[in-house]
Amino acid sequence: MIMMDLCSSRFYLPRLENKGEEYKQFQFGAGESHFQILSQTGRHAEIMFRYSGDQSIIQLLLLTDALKRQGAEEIDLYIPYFPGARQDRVCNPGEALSVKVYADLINRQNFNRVFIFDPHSDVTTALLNKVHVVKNHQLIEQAIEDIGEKVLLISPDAGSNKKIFELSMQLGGLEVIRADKVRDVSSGKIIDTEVYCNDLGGKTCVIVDDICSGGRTFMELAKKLKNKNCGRIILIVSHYEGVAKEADLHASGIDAVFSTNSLKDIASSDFLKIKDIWSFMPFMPNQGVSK
Ligand SMILES: O=P(O)(O)OC[C@H]1O[C@@H](O)[C@H](O)[C@@H]1O
Repeated sequence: MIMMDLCSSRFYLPRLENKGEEYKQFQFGAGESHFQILSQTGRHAEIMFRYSGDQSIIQLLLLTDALKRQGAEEIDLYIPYFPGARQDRVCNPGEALSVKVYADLINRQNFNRVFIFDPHSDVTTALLNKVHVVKNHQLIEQAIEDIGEKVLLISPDAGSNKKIFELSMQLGGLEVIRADKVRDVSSGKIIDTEVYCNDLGGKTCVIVDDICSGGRTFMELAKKLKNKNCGRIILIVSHYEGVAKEADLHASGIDAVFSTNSLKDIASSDFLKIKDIWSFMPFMPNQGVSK
């Protein structure tokens, strides 16, 4: 008779605030990380990993190694923000292809499945083995429900068009307005933003993108949308670095931002509404409890 091993261990890295001691980690004086799991784990394990700088990657590798040494045969990795996803091509001579370096490291661990959330481009998906892409649809749907009005979807650049048209279909055919960044080809800097619509008719505009970093893309776009008679402007991004100043985003005309804590815990405010990334990842419900 074949016995099904339903016993599963789930580890959050970094640890969830309300979780007890499942593992010990510290750094030695020279800077190396140390990792120790504190009790026996199952054959199947899940790692819920939020990237928080390259040191956190080493911690992930150490946890993976520790799990394998305890007999874990199937390890699922949930890594909603995939590091290097935006560095998906070599733009200038001498640059590294960062996303491939991170993907190669992850592939070498032989994870059973790797779940990522709304990656910047298909390059990440192509490079990773056994990858499952979780789309941003549920996040956008929830945010639009919270907004509670009829909205226009704004695609901020050519790279977003494919994803946003699919999203629109999923949401029952919401109207999409395309925009584009105009760049100085020699420096790569954004010098202008085009919105392909003359009159937005006072409607609420929802800009959808994968990430907000410095926020320049969205501040420039918001100003242009204002000039084209938009109503409220809402920005929804899957990943939020927390680098852009909320005051600057607001001053540009953006009324609210929705995002997740895929990178770090950020407090929600009236302006910035952060949703829990784990609520969008497809867990097996019977595998929730550690050990
Ligand atoms: O304008 P910031 O926020 O710095 O950068 C975010 C933009 O840069 C792109 O890679 C992202 O897809 C997004 O469009």
